[in-house]
Amino acid sequence: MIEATGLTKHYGRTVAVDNLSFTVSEGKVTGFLGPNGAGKSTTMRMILGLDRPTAGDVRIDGQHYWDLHQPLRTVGALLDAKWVHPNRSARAHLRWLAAATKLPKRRIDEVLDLVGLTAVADKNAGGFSLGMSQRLGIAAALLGDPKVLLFDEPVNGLDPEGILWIRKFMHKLADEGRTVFVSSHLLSEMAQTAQDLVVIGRGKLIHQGTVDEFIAHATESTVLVRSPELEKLGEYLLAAGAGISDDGDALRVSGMDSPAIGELAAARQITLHELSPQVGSLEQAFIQLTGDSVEYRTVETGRLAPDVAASQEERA
Ligand SMILES: Nc1ncnc2c1ncn2[C@@H]1O[C@H](COP(=O)(O)OP(=O)(O)OP(=O)(O)O)[C@@H](O)[C@H]1O
Repeated sequence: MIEATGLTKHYGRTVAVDNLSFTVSEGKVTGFLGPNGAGKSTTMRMILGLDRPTAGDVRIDGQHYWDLHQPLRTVGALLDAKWVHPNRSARAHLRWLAAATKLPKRRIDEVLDLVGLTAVADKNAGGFSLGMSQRLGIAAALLGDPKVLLFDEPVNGLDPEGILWIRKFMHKLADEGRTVFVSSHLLSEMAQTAQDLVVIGRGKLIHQGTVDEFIAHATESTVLVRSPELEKLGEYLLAAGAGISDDGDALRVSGMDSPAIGELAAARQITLHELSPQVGSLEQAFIQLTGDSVEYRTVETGRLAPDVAASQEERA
């Protein structure tokens, strides 16, 4: 289990991680989702004791990384797959790592087998494809048979086959009861890989919960409305608490569904020419959610009803 409490990291004036609290449970794949620059790598480095928090705290199974007796037996990480010496074979790399960290040699063949690299174990890692390098990085992370695993953007640049392999492998690790924490900037990828999500934007927590909850939240729909009395209708909608934005000769309405808009128009005897629910793309909605973690809806609607703003702030 990983527990972060009020975790904060400043680099000069840059607030990379801002008062972040979350929990990552064992037996599941938890996605760590946020756009580029959101603070994912910084958070992972703090979990691994590679960066000291400016404030707050993060613990692995109740302990700080630097207090762990044998860290690699507790937590394994894949941060950058390409750091292997290019003239070293996969086996030699793992042998060197095992010796440096006092892990048993017999584990080398086991992890090579686990990640499917046995056949190429004596070839120079410099000639490995990105997918093979990722496998070698995962083998290294597994050397100490740790209960907690961290992967930073493991599928970046991989072909579909490589992505599928990593996804299945993570599920296997989680099924063994391990804590698997994996970062990505792609919601579509995480939606297929993770059961739980920790979503951040600009270093702040936006959401912690199941993938389904987040997707329902992220794809919250708007309704496109056309009417010959658009201005009048807009005023009534705003008064009723909806958010509206101009969309050419139509209005885009948020915070109110089609039946409610139709009934409001009927009650005011306003003619409607169109009333169509719109569901945004998952990635678009995600970028919108994370781009501005508190007032993102004001960007879209221009005006935002106070109760909608309050509920969004609560959720953010
Ligand atoms: N060592 C550093 N010195 C100064 N600023 C840094 C340092 N490391 C990260 N930052 C800044 O902190 C913010 C968060 O960066 P971080 O790399 O943690 O984000 P990320 O979510 O992992 O993004 P990416 O996916 O692009 O790596 C960014 O604004 C980044 O420029």
